[in-house]
Amino acid sequence: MQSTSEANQRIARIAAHLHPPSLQMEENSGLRRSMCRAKGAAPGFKVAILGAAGGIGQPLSLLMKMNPLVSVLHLYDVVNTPGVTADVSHMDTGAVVRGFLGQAQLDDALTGMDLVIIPAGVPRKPGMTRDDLFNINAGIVRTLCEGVSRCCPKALVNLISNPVNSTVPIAAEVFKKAGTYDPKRLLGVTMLDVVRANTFVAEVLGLDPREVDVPVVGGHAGVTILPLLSQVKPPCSFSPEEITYLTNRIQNGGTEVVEAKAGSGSATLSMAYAAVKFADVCLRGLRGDAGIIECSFVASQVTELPFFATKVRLGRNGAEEVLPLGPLNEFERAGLVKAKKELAESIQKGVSFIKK
Ligand SMILES: NC(=O)c1ccc[n+]([C@@H]2O[C@H](COP(=O)([O-])OP(=O)(O)OC[C@H]3O[C@@H](n4cnc5c(N)ncnc54)[C@H](O)[C@@H]3O)[C@@H](O)[C@H]2O)c1
Ligand SMILES: O=C(O)C[C@H](O)C(=O)O
Repeated sequence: MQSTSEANQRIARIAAHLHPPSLQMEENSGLRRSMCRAKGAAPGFKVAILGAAGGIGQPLSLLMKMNPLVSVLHLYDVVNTPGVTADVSHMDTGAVVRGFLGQAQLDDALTGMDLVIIPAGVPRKPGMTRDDLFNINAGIVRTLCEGVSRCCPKALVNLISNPVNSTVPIAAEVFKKAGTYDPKRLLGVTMLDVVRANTFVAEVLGLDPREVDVPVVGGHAGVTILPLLSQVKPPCSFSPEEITYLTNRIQNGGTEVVEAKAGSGSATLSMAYAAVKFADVCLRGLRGDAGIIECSFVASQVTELPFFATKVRLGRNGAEEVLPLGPLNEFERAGLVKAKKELAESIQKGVSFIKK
């Protein structure tokens, strides 16, 4: 008769054969996952988070595990994914969670994904601009996007890593080089600017922020963040002082958090909230829901620049329509000129990083 330890060894050998190495970290001692009666993931979307162990990545993983549209959640990072995966996987929500650690497991993390969310990379410290992150984050984004091209070229990509104004053009060039570029599927995440704008405008107007909708266009850094206060819903008017206050506060919201965190990083919790809000509209678009509109930094013909953030209509293929700016007042037209000047340089810097 077979001893218990022989039987366990046999089960372990079978499990190792059935699962690629990246999945073995979900196998604990005792009753193995492969022996459980679960039939696999329920219908839904497969989502990967790259940079899942970071300040944004951890709460983002938690919130995506709660999203009923997600059936499979892959958590990838170069450190600490076993712990984050074990922790998040105990939540009694539908998504099946799998962890992947280090570059050798990047391809397993990405294969078959419908949506890839990328918050990997270093954050700012006080005194830094987002562009100061370029030297480190550009290479990280390139490597991860090469993985997307290899393993899930049809996936939507939500790019969070800063400087977004340059990392989105970097991703586009990587995809072009690999022959997999679909401009509709690459979306720079500027949702936090909208979330902040809704909050600050609601404070000024004495409204519930959930009732407020502020379009924020341009890009995601300083003067490139251009709130269109003339297009706020519900329709309202502001004094010149309110316009100056709100525009400055929205443009400097990131710096406000960086300074308050005093060296320990930048926005993580509000960013995870914003990232999930944006991922959710992308998934609802993929599902075929109609009339889904959000702001995002995408390939665009709205201005002469190749990338620009405006409202986009999300559908089964990603950003299916890039909506026009709408009527701007004089203050916003002046802001647009400044935004475009800085954006043009940041975009070019990203493109040259891959083309050089
Ligand atoms: N778009 C936005 O609105 C917005 C808002 C906030 C922060 N950010 C940016 O998001 C990025 C992450 O911020 P954070 O606070 O989570 O930083 P963090 O340092 O806490 O986490 C980053 C994570 O990325 C991981 N990482 C590093 N290199 C990697 C690689 N090659 N592959 C996979 N993972 C890798 C790290 O191990 C870490 O876990 C920063 O660039 C930050 O500026 C953007
Ligand atoms: O400000 C930062 O560096 C992080 C992020 O871009 C933000 O807007 O909070």
